[in-house]
Amino acid sequence: MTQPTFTQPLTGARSILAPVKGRIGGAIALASFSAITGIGSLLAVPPIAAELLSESPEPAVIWRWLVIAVVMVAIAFSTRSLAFTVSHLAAFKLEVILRTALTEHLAQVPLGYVITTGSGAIKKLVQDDVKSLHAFVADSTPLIGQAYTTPVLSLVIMILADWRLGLITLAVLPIGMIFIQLALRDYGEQRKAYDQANEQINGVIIEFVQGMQVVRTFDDGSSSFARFQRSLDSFTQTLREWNAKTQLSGRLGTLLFEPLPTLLVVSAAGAWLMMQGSLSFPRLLVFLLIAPRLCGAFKPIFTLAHFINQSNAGALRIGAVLAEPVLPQPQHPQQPKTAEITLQTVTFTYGDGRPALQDISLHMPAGSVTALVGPSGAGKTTLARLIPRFWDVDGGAIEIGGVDVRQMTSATLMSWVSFVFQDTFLLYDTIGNNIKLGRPNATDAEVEAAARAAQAHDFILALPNGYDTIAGERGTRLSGGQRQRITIARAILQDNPIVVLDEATAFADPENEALIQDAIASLTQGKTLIVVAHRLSTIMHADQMAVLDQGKLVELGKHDQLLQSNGVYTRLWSRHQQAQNWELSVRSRSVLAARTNSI
Ligand SMILES: Nc1ncnc2c1ncn2[C@@H]1O[C@H](COP(=O)(O)OP(=O)(O)OP(=O)(O)O)[C@@H](O)[C@H]1O
Repeated sequence: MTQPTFTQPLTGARSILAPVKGRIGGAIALASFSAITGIGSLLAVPPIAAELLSESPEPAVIWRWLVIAVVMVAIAFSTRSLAFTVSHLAAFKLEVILRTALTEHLAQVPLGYVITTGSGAIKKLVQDDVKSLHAFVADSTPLIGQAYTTPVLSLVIMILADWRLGLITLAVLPIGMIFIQLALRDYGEQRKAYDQANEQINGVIIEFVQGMQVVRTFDDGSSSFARFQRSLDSFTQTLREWNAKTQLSGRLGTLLFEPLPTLLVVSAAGAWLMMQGSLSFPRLLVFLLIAPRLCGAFKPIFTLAHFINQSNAGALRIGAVLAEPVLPQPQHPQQPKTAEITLQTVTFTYGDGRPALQDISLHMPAGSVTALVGPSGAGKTTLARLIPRFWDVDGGAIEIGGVDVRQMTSATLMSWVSFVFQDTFLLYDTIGNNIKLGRPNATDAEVEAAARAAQAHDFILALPNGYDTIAGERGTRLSGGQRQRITIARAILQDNPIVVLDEATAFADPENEALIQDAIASLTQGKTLIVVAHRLSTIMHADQMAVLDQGKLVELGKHDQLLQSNGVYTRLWSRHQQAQNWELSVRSRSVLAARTNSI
């Protein structure tokens, strides 16, 4: 596979395009050559006119110029199409290089970075930003060659043909430029306002669609629709203001870059000079043929500026991801001997500078169950994610079997720690292969045994193609609880000595919950288990509860001991019990209501 060759820090389109700069240069050179020969072919016309206007036209001379014109046109066309072939090849090569570099890099950065960035943003980067750079290289780079060569060459030719008429022709352009500049004044601010309004409207649309289920429960959608309407109004207002400011000058500017105004000026001034006897018709013909080219050549420059800005923004985003430091790998990797976990004065801070965990010291013996409990935002998930090295600690150390997790290769760590988180992920592949992800060389019998232990075998068999059913395909909608049991089966098959479990709360209908609890019991038997507990009743029998509050370990002990200490855990427990009572009373009320209705 092609290796990315970025030799400089990636600070924009120029550095991102560096690996294909040779091909881009080739495409630009070919397109410039095509522009030169295209203009050259036009220059064969005035000598033909001169010959035709002479007293005794020589057919041989006319034919010779005609042949030259045809050959030049043929060269112009073929080099132009060659330029596009080269630019498309460069674009494909760049796409492969960028996608490879991004996926290889994303596989090495801390998993936490990937989670925090979000799959939507990563998809946008790997798909859309790369695609927009592809489109820029493929379609715009030859135009750059053309857009700059044509005006320069046209100018030189016109000045050489007749400097007076050349200057008169040129006079139209600065006037057009002034109008364009007027239209573009405050472009940055206007663009920002437009982007903000656009972003707001996008957000509201997403909220409107995603939250429809919730919104409709509370109103008929009219209040969220009103929010959408307000954003739409503000968006149209921004557009209207922008348009009003730039409409006249923009139109006049672009009009002056149309061939017609220049042709009119050239014709009038040229006719006057001819009447003065200081300009020949063939020379005027040079202007009539070249001037429209000169004007037409400026237009793509304005469009190109927009493309360059857009691809530069995408390139900056790609560069920022590629500059993200990778998870350091040890020079002398070590293997842990036991599955005990020790946290030594662990401190960790997310990017915002506020410590999420402070000075946490905790020992989890091999084969024990430790429940991480605490109020929302206390740091439970963060702590659980530091064990499989989603991020590296900022202070202190996390050790498995006496070895700092930073001294293990990622492969070693992953062979010691399994994690089952709430946001389950299934590949677009068969259910069997999704389970096998835990151990790719497992036999079908082992996969089935894992699925049985995870309470997943029965519902898998009921699917249209059993274990060969593609997860996520139309018609195979798996419930959250079923998806979670598949990921538990995956972890059972992996059979790692340590399991980190973010207890599910989302799919807690009684039947699913009981099945998930059974599945978890099979997964965690004889393992060192760290469980992020949201429902205290499920982890009452844990060997130890580590109670976190505002990033600190405030209590440690068994359920009964902690209840006696009358601290944070006691408060959490009484709140949990209140919630359970409330849940019970709601359930019994709905059962009662159902019974009453059926009578
Ligand atoms: N990716 C992130 N970037 C920045 N801050 C984060 C990130 N994830 C969590 N935090 C912050 O770190 C703190 C601890 O969060 P964490 O999710 O670990 O708490 P928790 O105890 O698991 O909460 P919950 O029970 O609500 O899931 C919170 O203040 C949270 O806002």
